[in-house]
Amino acid sequence: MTVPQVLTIAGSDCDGSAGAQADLLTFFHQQTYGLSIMTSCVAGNSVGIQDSTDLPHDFIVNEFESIFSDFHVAGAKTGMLSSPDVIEVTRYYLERYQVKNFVLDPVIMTKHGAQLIGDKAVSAIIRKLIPISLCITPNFYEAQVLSGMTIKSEQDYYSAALTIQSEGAKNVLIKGSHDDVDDKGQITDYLLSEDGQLKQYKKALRPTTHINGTGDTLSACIVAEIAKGSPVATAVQTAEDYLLNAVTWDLNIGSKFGPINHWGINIS
Ligand SMILES: Nc1ncnc2c1ncn2[C@@H]1O[C@H](COP(=O)(O)OP(=O)(O)O)[C@@H](O)[C@H]1O
Ligand SMILES: Cc1ncc(COP(=O)(O)O)c(N)n1
Repeated sequence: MTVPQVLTIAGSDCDGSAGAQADLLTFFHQQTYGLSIMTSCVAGNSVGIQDSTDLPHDFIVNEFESIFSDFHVAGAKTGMLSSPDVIEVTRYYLERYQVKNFVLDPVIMTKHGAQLIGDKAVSAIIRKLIPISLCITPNFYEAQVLSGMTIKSEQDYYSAALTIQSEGAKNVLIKGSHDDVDDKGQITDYLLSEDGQLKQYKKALRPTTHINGTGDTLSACIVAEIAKGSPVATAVQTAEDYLLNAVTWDLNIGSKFGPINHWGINIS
């Protein structure tokens, strides 16, 4: 039996809710085989982050060698890459092994607007990774950083996506602000496709604190679906449905901001 092999290059989150752990759960659920290159390790839980450490550069290079010397990588995504060096080495291997199905989750700002990585890493993401990405998935805050624009209206989402596309990303999915809830209680994600079409994905904003790993999971589901052969817009729709169900059926895990439910879509 052959299944697509999909790679995440990301940080480890020891509570299993986000980072590479969320990606691997998603790859498994979407019936792809998950490979993972760890870049850093976070000691954290549903309450917050207690400690974190970056893995040594030589070790990360060895991880890339181990993966690419043996496996056929049908798609790859990145998560938290905290240094220009790790961004550089990621670019090198994705280019050398011609990984075309590359989904860039630019983990720069938390969903609450706090910056997670330094300015040099941000500029390395723009210079090295955006130009080779098939799809980039910034949240509302990251879209503003990457476009240098303030987003206040639907037209602004479109203009920011166009700017990010001009930096080299083929498809740009901006995850809309959770404050922009429409009169039906829905939030919107905006996809600017390679052909210039703008598509909106709307879903109910669920009143839950179990939201750790939402961004990781969305991008992991997109790359898994693309690796299976879906066009980008279809892969995004599958990921949107996965997410809506993952935040609808809360798991009673963690005392504050808990994990999402990767089986949620099987319940509905
Ligand atoms: N409470 C929620 N209700 C419905 N969808 C949500 C909720 N929280 C996150 N999502 C969805 O999860 C996906 C990830 O978005 P977001 O949480 O904004 O990203 P990030 O984790 O990168 O900040 C988006 O499609 C967003 O709409
Ligand atoms: C190691 C690591 N990488 C990424 C995230 C982002 O999580 P989210 O998907 O909730 O934005 C995280 N919390 N931890």
